[in-house]
Amino acid sequence: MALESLATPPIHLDGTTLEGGGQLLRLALGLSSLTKKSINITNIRGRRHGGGGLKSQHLTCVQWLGNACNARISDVGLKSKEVTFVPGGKGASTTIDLEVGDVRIHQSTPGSVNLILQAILPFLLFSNANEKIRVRITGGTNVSNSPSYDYITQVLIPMLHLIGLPRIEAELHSRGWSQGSTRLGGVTYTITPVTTKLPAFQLLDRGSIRSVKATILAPKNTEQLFRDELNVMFERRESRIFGTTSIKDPEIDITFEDSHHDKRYYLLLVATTTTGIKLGRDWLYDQGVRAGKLEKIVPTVVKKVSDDLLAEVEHGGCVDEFLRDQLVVFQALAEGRSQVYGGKRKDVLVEPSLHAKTAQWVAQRIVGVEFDAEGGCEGIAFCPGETDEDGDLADSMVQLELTES
Ligand SMILES: Nc1ncnc2c1ncn2[C@@H]1O[C@H](COP(=O)(O)OP(=O)(O)OP(=O)(O)O)[C@@H](O)[C@H]1O
Repeated sequence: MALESLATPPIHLDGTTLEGGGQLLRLALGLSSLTKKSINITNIRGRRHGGGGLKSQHLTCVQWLGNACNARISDVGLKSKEVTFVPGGKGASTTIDLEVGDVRIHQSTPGSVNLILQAILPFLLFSNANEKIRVRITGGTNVSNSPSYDYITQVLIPMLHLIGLPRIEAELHSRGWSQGSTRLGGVTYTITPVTTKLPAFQLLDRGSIRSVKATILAPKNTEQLFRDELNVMFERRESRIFGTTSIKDPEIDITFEDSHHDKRYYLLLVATTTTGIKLGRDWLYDQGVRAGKLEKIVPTVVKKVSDDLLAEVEHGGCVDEFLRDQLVVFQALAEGRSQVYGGKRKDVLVEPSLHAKTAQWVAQRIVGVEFDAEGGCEGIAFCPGETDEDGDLADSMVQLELTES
């Protein structure tokens, strides 16, 4: 697509900025689809090894959101390093109405289901559809460096509900893995779109940790070892996790599911506080699994994940590192000043991660919001279905089904 043919030049985003990965692209597409501001992203995933460009998961997001908002999209394919995305204008032709309610997004590789959800969720929540939307996504449910299905259901979904969004329902059809032999899985998320602006939210009061849930997915013959290691860890670290005075008899819950593969080890620890906050840390083990080293894997996984959770607990903030970047888009869209306290280490505020800084930068570039050092931001009071300054949002919220073969 020739850029010269556009009446207003698109907002340019350099894909090497800050984290320079796929999240920059997903968030930019989501905000562009909602606000109908055209964007042009160059050097896509410019900070990633292997030359960057679109991988299958990212291309699926471009295509699906493009269809959903009737965007004109420059020629893109796998490995493309540039995209221009021009959301549809008033009267753009549409095929399937959002109210149909069923969306299927198929990937033929175990690209993360939940990174696709990350890209399309703001659009679906603020779509102005008046019925629930069921989104069935095929791909990986447990993929390294992305939110797992377990993190989404135990941390993201309850936290989105806590900030005032309708509860999302999740149904796991089967697990899809990036470890062991790669395997496709599937999840259906049922999303209830909001009907009004999202009021500003305050996540400032962490409260005390009242329970911790451990979710283990691993080969069946490691169950007892995992349970023993976790029990020892909880005993040793009880006072650091739960504090010494506040909570009597803290709850600890351990669940185990067979991962059906001797190379699939996953552990998620989620701490729940007295104010309903969820802090999660996990690891899908991604090191070598060799005979003679097997007995080291379980203690290594338990140590790493519990160290990471302790670090989240001890900063006293209301979000873990990952949730912080995933809430940025909702702060940007909310009405009024939303604050998210990220905690302190040695009396100094915990800096947002590079992913969180990237999300803040994208939101600033596309919708003009500014984040302060305390994690506060005055949102744009986005109203579902409301027209933007060009006057034509609602007309484009209709094309929904894209099934990649
Ligand atoms: N263990 C985890 N738990 C929860 N969320 C996670 C976890 N690891 C990564 N994430 C989230 O997944 C997203 C990853 O973004 P990133 O840009 O790295 O994505 P990507 O599409 O895999 O890109 P790339 O292949 O370019 O790295 C971020 O929003 C980050 O918070």
